[in-house]
Amino acid sequence: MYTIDINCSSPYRVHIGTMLLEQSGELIRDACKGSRAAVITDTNVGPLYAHIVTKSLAEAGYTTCVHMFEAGEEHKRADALIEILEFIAENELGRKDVVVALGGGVVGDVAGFAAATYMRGIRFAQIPTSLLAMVDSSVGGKTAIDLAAGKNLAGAFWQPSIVIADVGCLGTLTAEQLSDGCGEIIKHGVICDAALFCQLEQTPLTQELLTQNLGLVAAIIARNIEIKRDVVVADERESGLRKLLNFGHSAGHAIEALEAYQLGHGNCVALGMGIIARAAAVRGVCDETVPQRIEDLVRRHGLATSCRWDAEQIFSEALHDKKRQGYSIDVVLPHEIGSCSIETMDLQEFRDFLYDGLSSAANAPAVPDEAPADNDSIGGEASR
Ligand SMILES: NC(=O)c1ccc[n+]([C@@H]2O[C@H](COP(=O)([O-])OP(=O)(O)OC[C@H]3O[C@@H](n4cnc5c(N)ncnc54)[C@H](O)[C@@H]3O)[C@@H](O)[C@H]2O)c1
Ligand SMILES: O=C(O)C(=O)C[C@@H](O)[C@H](O)[C@H](O)COP(=O)(O)O
Ligand SMILES: [Zn+2]
Repeated sequence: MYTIDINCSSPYRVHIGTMLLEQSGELIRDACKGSRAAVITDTNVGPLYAHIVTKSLAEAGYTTCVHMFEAGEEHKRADALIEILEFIAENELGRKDVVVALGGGVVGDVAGFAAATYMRGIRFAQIPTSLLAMVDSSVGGKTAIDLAAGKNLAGAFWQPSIVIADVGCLGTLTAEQLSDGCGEIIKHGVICDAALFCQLEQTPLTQELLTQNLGLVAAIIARNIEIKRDVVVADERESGLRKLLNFGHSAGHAIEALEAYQLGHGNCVALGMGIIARAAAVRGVCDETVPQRIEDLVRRHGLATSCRWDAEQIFSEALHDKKRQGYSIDVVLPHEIGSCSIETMDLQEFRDFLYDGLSSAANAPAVPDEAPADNDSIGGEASR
């Protein structure tokens, strides 16, 4: 069991361990108070875990209600947000009550945005159930929905009051969903933790590791949350340092939109990191081994390393990026594994950069060399 305190403007604690869903009511009561709890989840996670969380909340004295929306990034939209807000209002949550986001990053982002706007902001608890949500999206307070123009274009900074990461939930992820979370873990390694990156090179985070050594997986999750904590506490509103967490995202978000949100966020970020690292090597910012090691590690985690979109298409989509300011854009460049910088480029330079990154990646294999053993979930059902 790990606890990590996030001492930002509105401090909270992250709990990482097993059998935490069963204790979630008590933990939420201590952190959030209130008397009503609205559990927001999706159609994959709700049937597996909502009953455990509502039972625990009821035992802790909460009146509960559950709202489930259709799973998938294509539902991280204004419709889902409004439905959640109407649901919370119908169930008469007041200013002291709590929204509980139970699911992956999509649920966390939309339910968090609903909590940020309902009655101008009420408390919310994050119960991340995907690897990606445990290592990244549940911590740091970015909430959002996608607009037609692009990813995460409407949202708010709104910190949760508690994060409860029950690693037992990872057992019902498919191999593909688990791999997707590894994209963000590899990102954390590249931006600031060479030791984490080397550890993954030696022992990839796969479904096999999950069944053989859940303790090691929990330790990796805790390390990732520490990395995110250090960045977020130093720069909560992304005026500088926090942009590092966006390594690979300008191209990644563009690819995600081009793929009509049918390719996972973590895989799109991995593709974005590969493109930027290749361009950085062409320009002499880093040596050739940096993109090679990133793409090898990405491939070993079952993620694709080449995309079907060209530089012009990615550039056009990336113009909606939040790090763009008029004719320039901030881009995170790797110098070596564990060290990156934030550079401001004019748009023409960024476009050339994408051309360099994609042309030097032209020979990369289209599919992972070592695909995960299968795409089924380990247990099929929650192992409780
Ligand atoms: N706010 C942030 O700081 C931040 C950071 C990173 C990513 N994100 C956002 O997070 C989203 C990606 O997160 P994600 O990969 O978790 O996506 P997701 O929420 O769509 O989850 C992926 C899939 O896994 C399913 N799932 C989740 N947990 C499960 C479990 N335990 N068992 C079975 N199925 C489960 C979901 O239903 C979904 O089908 C993107 O929208 C991305 O923009 C936000
Ligand atoms: O927490 C952050 O800051 C991040 O950038 C983490 C990213 O992994 C995440 O995908 C985030 O949602 C992207 O932020 P955005 O501001 O580019 O939408
Ligand atoms: Zn991300």
